[in-house]
Amino acid sequence: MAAKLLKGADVAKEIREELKAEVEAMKAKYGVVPGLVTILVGENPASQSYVRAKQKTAHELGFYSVQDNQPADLSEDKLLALIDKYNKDPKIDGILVQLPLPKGVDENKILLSIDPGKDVDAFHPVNVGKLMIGKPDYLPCTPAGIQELLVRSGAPIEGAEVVVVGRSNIVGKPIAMMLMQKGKGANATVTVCHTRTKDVKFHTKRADILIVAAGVTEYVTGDMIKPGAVVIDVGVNEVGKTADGKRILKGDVAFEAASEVASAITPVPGGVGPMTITMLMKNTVRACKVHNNIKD
Ligand SMILES: NC(=O)C1=CN([C@@H]2O[C@H](COP(=O)(O)OP(=O)(O)OC[C@H]3O[C@@H](n4cnc5c(N)ncnc54)[C@H](OP(=O)(O)O)[C@@H]3O)[C@@H](O)[C@H]2O)C=CC1
Ligand SMILES: Nc1nc(=O)c2c([nH]1)NC[C@@H]1CN(c3ccc(C(=O)N[C@@H](CCC(=O)O)C(=O)O)cc3)C=[N+]21
Ligand SMILES: [Mg+2]
Repeated sequence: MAAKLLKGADVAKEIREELKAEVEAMKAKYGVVPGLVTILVGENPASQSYVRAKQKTAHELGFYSVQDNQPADLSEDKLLALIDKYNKDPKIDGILVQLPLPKGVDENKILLSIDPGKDVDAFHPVNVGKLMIGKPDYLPCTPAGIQELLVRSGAPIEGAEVVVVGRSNIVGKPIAMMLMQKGKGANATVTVCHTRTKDVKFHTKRADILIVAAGVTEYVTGDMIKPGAVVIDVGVNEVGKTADGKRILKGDVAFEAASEVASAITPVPGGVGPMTITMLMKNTVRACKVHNNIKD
């Protein structure tokens, strides 16, 4: 039996259409549009392509959007000054500093310098802390996209055994935190695996919902999945290029084999990735409303 495909790309498109209408209404009624700046330091090709996708989406939704590219050798002080400029810029509602940053730049120090009210990635410790106590202003984009896909898949999350492979600050830790909270689309029992986990398969095999964010191509094989599980593949790994130069992407899950075992699974591409970008837009619309005291 083949698993149901959880098409993030389609869900993301629906949400973007709602956001677009919301932006048009804000513009007509209040004369404001959401402003987003994406700061990219250096020339990492994957980062360039993600940032381009974010800018393109912001543009489509009618945002004021700024793409700020900086050289790889930009000093930490100059980056801090740049962020300070956008913190003070009333046209900017959301600031995204694309990660990873070049070596020599203290990522923590940079994330701390972003105004938490403009932190549409929700990576600032204030926003991380608010998430942890169950009172978030902004949800981190990839975990928010995952949760939305899970809710729409119709799989029960409450009481479910959720296993997350990966404990990064941008995916593994926050999704684990969100799904263990008290509340709707949550109340799960969460286990987190990482490279020091003794027996990853022992855990993944027990998962009703398996979320994989390890960054290892096709790490999860069919035999690691419980029959009927819902599998969320966060991994985006470039495994080569097509003849015309397009990136060939694979996930952290061996898709074909997993589809034979799981009840539902996200494809790569077209699964979590497009949801991430759309949640960034959602956070930026929200930030704009807060900054302009718009209540509807
Ligand atoms: N679709 C989307 O929107 C997004 C996709 N991604 C993709 O998701 C993947 C993960 O990203 P990110 O969280 O930033 O990755 P990181 O490299 O920051 O973290 C990977 C995590 O996986 C764990 N891990 C790695 N190998 C194994 C293994 N063999 N067994 C068990 N655990 C392992 C690591 O453990 P340890 O801590 O012990 O090192 C670490 O916690 C990447 O492919 C990335 O491109 C990321 C963000 C958004
Ligand atoms: N400050 C910051 N915020 C981030 O949210 C952030 C980041 N840094 N650094 C890197 C990761 C990675 N990430 C992705 C977003 C979208 C896709 C995505 O849209 N993927 C498409 C394919 C894209 C393609 O074709 O190249 C898909 O899966 O269908 C992937 C990965 C956000 N990240
Ligand atoms: Mg990382």
